[in-house]
Amino acid sequence: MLLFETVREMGHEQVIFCHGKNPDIKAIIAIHDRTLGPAMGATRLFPYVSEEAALKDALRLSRGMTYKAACANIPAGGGKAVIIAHPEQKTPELFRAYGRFIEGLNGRFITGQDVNLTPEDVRSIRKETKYVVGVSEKSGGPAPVTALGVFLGIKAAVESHWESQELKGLKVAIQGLGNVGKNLCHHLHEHGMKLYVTDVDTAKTEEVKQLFGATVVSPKEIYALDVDIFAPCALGGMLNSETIPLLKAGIIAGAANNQLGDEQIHSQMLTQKGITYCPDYVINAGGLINVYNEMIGYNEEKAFQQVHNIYDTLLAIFDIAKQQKITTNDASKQLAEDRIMNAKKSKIPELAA
Ligand SMILES: NC(=O)c1ccc[n+]([C@@H]2O[C@H](COP(=O)([O-])OP(=O)(O)OC[C@H]3O[C@@H](n4cnc5c(N)ncnc54)[C@H](O)[C@@H]3O)[C@@H](O)[C@H]2O)c1
Ligand SMILES: N[C@@H](Cc1c[nH]c2ccccc12)C(=O)O
Repeated sequence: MLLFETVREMGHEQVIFCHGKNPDIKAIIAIHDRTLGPAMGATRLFPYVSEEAALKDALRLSRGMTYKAACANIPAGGGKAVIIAHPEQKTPELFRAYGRFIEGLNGRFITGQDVNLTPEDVRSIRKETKYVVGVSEKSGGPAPVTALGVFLGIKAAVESHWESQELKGLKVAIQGLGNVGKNLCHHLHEHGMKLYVTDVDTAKTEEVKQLFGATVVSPKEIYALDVDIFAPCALGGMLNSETIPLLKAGIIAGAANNQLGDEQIHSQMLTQKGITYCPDYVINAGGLINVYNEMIGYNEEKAFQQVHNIYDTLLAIFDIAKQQKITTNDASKQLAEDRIMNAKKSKIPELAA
């Protein structure tokens, strides 16, 4: 990998490699862009197959956070951190050592809980640094708010795709019934939608079947179901050259980050199939909105309004895509980059020239 070339092309400001011998720690913190505010991004722990895979994940996820904040109109920049480890290697000392790296960045990067971290792990990080958000119980945690944002995104997509406001009776396939997926099922069920669900954890599928009368299918079957909406709420990269040809849904609207295997190739494939794709970092911004508001002093009304804006932002993105005949992925990128450029111009007037 041509390191500096990749980082320059993706627009990153700084990439930090953290290591230590005792405790043994390998972590990468990627700070993408701080034009709109401090870089925010949760920390993920994962047994990556290679250091290159870890770096790629950090780079792509951090850029996604910049776009997420910009599209949600949150004065924050984008960052992300990955710790290269197996969940079995987790110790409080590991997280405390990691916390000291975060503290050393003096607030340029603000983090919290992501894949394979528990609230307990985040509390260990917090012993060493104040730059941690999203662990307070006050606001109910980010996942329910993310799920609400995804539900509002589904409403916007239905309105744009079928010119209809009727949700009742629509069939939705939900992939992944974790913190967000399960909460999303609740909203969909409440609005009379029919649920088809999968998870690698059968206890979760059984629970959702009991709670909402969902039909359970295997992880392989979920793509080809004859449904109206496909909601990826598990891991990234699920929309790729193998899975897209199987899809029958008219809309893709889910919480997972980095849903597209390759942003350009696979967003084009979806457009060619006539599928309305809700860009992941636009529809899943509820969690960021929630932790940001918690950080500045939680105001329920303000946070609620910002989450509801996801609906209008998506309608605007669908319009831009239709008018300019571009993918929704490119339309959302354009919206985010315009907002960042405008902020840069107001800080450095020469840029406006
Ligand atoms: N939690 C948030 O507020 C938030 C915000 C924005 C984005 N996201 C993203 O949304 C996704 C879900 O987040 P979460 O907090 O619910 O995570 P989670 O870990 O609670 O849930 C993920 C679920 O997916 C399941 N899963 C994993 N691989 C699968 C597969 N191949 N097929 C089916 N199920 C599979 C897991 O068993 C788990 O139940 C993640 O990609 C996350 O990065 C979450
Ligand atoms: N992980 C969430 C947002 C989030 C949760 N906790 C955080 C702590 C800090 C920064 C962001 C977060 C996302 O991908 O959008």
